[in-house]
Amino acid sequence: MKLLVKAPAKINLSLDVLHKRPDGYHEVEMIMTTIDLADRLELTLLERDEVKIISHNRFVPDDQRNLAYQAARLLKDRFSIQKGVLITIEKTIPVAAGLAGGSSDAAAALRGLNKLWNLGLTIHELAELGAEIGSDVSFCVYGGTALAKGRGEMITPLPAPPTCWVVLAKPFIGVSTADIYRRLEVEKIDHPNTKAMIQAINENDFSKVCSNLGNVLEDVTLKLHPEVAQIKDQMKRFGADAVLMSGSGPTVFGLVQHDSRMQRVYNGLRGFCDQVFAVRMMGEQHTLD
Ligand SMILES: C[C@](O)(CO)[C@H](O)COP(=O)(O)OP(=O)(O)OC[C@H]1O[C@@H](n2ccc(N)nc2=O)[C@H](O)[C@@H]1O
Ligand SMILES: Nc1ncnc2c1ncn2[C@@H]1O[C@H](COP(=O)(O)OP(=O)(O)OP(=O)(O)O)[C@@H](O)[C@H]1O
Repeated sequence: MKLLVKAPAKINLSLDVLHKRPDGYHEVEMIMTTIDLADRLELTLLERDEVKIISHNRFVPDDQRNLAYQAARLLKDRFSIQKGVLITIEKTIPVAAGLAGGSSDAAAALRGLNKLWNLGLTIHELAELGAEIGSDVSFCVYGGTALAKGRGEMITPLPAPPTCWVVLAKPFIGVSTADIYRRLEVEKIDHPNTKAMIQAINENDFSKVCSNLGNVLEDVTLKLHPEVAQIKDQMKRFGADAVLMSGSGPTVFGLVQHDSRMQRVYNGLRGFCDQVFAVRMMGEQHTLD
């Protein structure tokens, strides 16, 4: 038996850090949304007790470091599953890019294995398990648009943001999320207005979404990698309506409402960056069918 599962990337429309917690994590308030740029996972049921990963991507580990592997192991251990799975990952989301590629693969594995192994778990139970793998995994289990609190695992769904193009540009560098959080000076943060962003989404107001984009990790990554600031400038110059770095970076995204302008931004960035994509946001949350 085989199953195909889609694992979409996310962007952070807003990312605020409230304080550093005693457990070393940061208390966050983030608004995230899934976009139409996705990895694809093929899950093949194995009768023997084994989890195997194939990825064909030299940046993606094919052992216990892979987050999809960890998702399968977690379910096997927690529910004493004797069967196994071969997970083949067709990677499209850039790696270590701030787009939650690994987290989304883990979330897709949780959703898919729930079906493949007939576990009968609810989406909320899967999201709770996801939090044990990584802070972004719970959001990725649900997908859609949401406010994420805690260390990222407390999810409140929001409506889909106004329709627009998302142009993504990733420079030729990878970034370590742990390193960026470590360098953040919490007492110097200029906080984004999360409430205003939620209001903008609820009112379906594109220009208000644009004016309330904000990410407190952006300055940290920009200082380390000036090429990220250059990409931001380029995007603005080519006519993006608003521009922000996603997550801990280094990917920069531009929101663009009009088709012709999207083409201009996309063409302008190609050749200048490692990878460039023009995609739509995906409003819908995942369902378990
Ligand atoms: C930057 C974001 O991607 C924005 O969506 C997330 O906040 C990070 O999510 P993630 O990559 O799933 O994070 P995890 O794998 O749980 O943590 C990686 C490292 O980032 C730091 N980390 C992460 C989340 C958080 N709220 N505070 C932190 O300080 C911790 O040092 C942790 O060891
Ligand atoms: N399935 C996977 N896909 C990609 N990377 C993975 C995967 N599993 C583990 N990794 C490891 O995780 C590291 C970070 O990759 P990932 O693409 O998830 O980062 P990211 O997009 O910055 O994540 P986030 O936005 O959640 O911080 C990679 O360097 C890789 O070694």
